[in-house]
Amino acid sequence: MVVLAKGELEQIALPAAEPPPADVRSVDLSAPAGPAREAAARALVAACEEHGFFRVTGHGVPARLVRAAEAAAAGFFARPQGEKEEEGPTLGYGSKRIGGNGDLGWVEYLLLGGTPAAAPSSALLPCAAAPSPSAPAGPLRDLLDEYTVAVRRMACAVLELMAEGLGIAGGAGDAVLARLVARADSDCMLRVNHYPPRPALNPSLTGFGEHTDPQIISVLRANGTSGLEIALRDGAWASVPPDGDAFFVNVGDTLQVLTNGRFRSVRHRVVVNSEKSRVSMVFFGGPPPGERLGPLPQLLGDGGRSRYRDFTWSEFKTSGCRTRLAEDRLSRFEKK
Ligand SMILES: O=C(O)CCC(=O)C(=O)O
Ligand SMILES: [Fe+2]
Repeated sequence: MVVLAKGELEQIALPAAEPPPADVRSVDLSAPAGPAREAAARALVAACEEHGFFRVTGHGVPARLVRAAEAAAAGFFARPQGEKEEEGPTLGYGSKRIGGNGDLGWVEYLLLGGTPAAAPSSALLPCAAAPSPSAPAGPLRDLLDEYTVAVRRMACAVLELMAEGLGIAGGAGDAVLARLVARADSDCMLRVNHYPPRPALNPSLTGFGEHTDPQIISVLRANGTSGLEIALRDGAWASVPPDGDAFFVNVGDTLQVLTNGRFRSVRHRVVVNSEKSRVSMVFFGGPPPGERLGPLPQLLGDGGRSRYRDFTWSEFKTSGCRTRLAEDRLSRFEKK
């Protein structure tokens, strides 16, 4: 349940128009080495340049794990509000408030550290409540941890294919992008969002307001329910048709910086206009806190100018924490 105070419903009410469907490219992660993999890597790079968003097939995450995690999460959200709030500190439960700066949505969520049983250091950013690290693991937590391990592995495989497509893969063991998400101290997390059906009389509500994700990549899936929309280059919104089996990947702010603006951190939002509830599970792949980030020298070319000044991931998060959801967090790191 999302309990809104007087006046809050009006803040998140939207007109009912659904935008046209986005032309989302598919990338087959299981393409065999050789021309098929090269084509997949090219498709991935093109999608990151065009939309900053693509669909992943051949991902290797077992369907039974996805279904079990999703069902367990839905079971949690169906429990009485008091019980959810009681368990809140152990699972990072929150409702309607996104971040600490007044953004509201028709959503309740769980927020877990991406390294199983570790406390996350950020929500969308680090300002939101973090679960207690000493929390005992329950069956839901165990399933979500197992899911996170599998999706994190996939995120690294996506980043390896991406490096190949960019021509910066280097030699074996030189995982220039994947290493940022694969390290034990990488700042990864899982967010499970539940968007209850829209209330009667309201054609459409903001579930999760427009924003870009701050990390390197986000790997997302939902229970075959529509609602996710992405902004195209011309600013128009396009809806993402639900997909029961594939995962979707967002380019995050940090990947836009690493590629010196070649890849686009995709603006996206969730609109609730359905009578069915939506459960989405989003893995955020972020770098270690002290990692220095800036455009990769391999992508600058000879005499190329860096569009961003270097920063650490901690610095970026601290600065982003002070912003509203929809704000452009990268502008303050752009070189004039
Ligand atoms: O729930 C979704 O489908 C997307 C949510 C989202 O964008 C986020 O949690 O950052
Ligand atoms: Fe997001």
